[in-house]
Amino acid sequence: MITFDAVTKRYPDGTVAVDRLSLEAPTGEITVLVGPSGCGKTTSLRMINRMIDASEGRILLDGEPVQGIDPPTLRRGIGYVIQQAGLFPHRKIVDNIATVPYLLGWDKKKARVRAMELLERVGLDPALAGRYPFQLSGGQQQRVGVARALAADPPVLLMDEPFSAVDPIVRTSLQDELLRLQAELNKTIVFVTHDIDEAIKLGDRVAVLRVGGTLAQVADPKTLLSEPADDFVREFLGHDRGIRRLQFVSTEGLRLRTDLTVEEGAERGTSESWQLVVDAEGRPLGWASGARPGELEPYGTFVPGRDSMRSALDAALLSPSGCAVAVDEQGKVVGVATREALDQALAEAADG
Ligand SMILES: Nc1ncnc2c1ncn2[C@@H]1O[C@H](COP(=O)(O)OP(=O)(O)OP(=O)(O)O)[C@@H](O)[C@H]1O
Repeated sequence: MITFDAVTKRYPDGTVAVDRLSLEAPTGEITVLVGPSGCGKTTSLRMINRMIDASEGRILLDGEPVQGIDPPTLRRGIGYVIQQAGLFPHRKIVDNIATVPYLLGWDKKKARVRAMELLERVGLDPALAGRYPFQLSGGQQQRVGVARALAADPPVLLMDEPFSAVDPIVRTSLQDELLRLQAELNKTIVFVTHDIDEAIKLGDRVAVLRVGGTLAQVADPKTLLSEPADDFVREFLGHDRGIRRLQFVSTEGLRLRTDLTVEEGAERGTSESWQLVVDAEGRPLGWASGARPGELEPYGTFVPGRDSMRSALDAALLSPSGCAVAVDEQGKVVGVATREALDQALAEAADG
């Protein structure tokens, strides 16, 4: 666990970048530092591996003050990933990833085997190993940056806006990849971002900092969205806080109707109400209404229990029927959540 104990950083020109910060980043979890530009996120992160030294207070790594550990020893156990990956331009990808193992004096062959293993682990084609960084896309370079930080299997990973230089689609896939990796690796990760959506998606805990380097609130994402500590946090979370909260509301108990589906080719009747047409395997084909015979209208799906109420609501909004189609992991229909059922679940979520 990483502990900030009343840590202050005052730069030589008098700027107080971090002001009596007390915070814990528990072992095996992702702690996100988020806040507006200049609130001291990077400074806080760099004090952990002593790229910057604290002016006052202590930072403890599993109870031991980092100030007492010499920086090379300290950094051996701490991977560091930065924006735009920061790869060495004249080294091949495989050698970039093996940087730390080489520094640690690993046998060259062993280091390269490890690098190849990591290349695959972060979702990259092993054929990229012999290329140079400029021959990779921004997203690929960022993955290499993550692989490089993981090379010596450090228990701690510091990530400073690692995904902010790539486009939103690549960014989403990098975030998903990080969560997948973390589920396997259980590193202690401190992640800096200015993007609250990224913080909420990735963080087990989210620390919101304000300019002047003080802590506004630290909480799990769900609590942050439902109980912002003050106006600053509320404003920082943005206006669609209510909708985003729904991503933490389960669809487990959502009432589903099974009498609204009809197999393709079966008699549909002329009723004006909506019926969901499914194929012989039970997969959805579209919504049909007696008012528009022969036409199939779009639908949206969610997997009950796995997907959140936000997904269920989104699925309902995608369809003119206003109902969300519940499917299993194989995409077969298990039922339909009507507006009434969704309303009831939303009312319960608002109460709870
Ligand atoms: N070497 C330095 N000397 C003086 N002031 C500095 C120095 N480095 C950073 N600062 C100041 O400290 C404050 C915090 O900077 P820091 O880079 O930690 O913020 P940040 O939250 O990471 O910002 P951003 O999101 O813009 O990267 C800012 O006011 C910055 O101008």
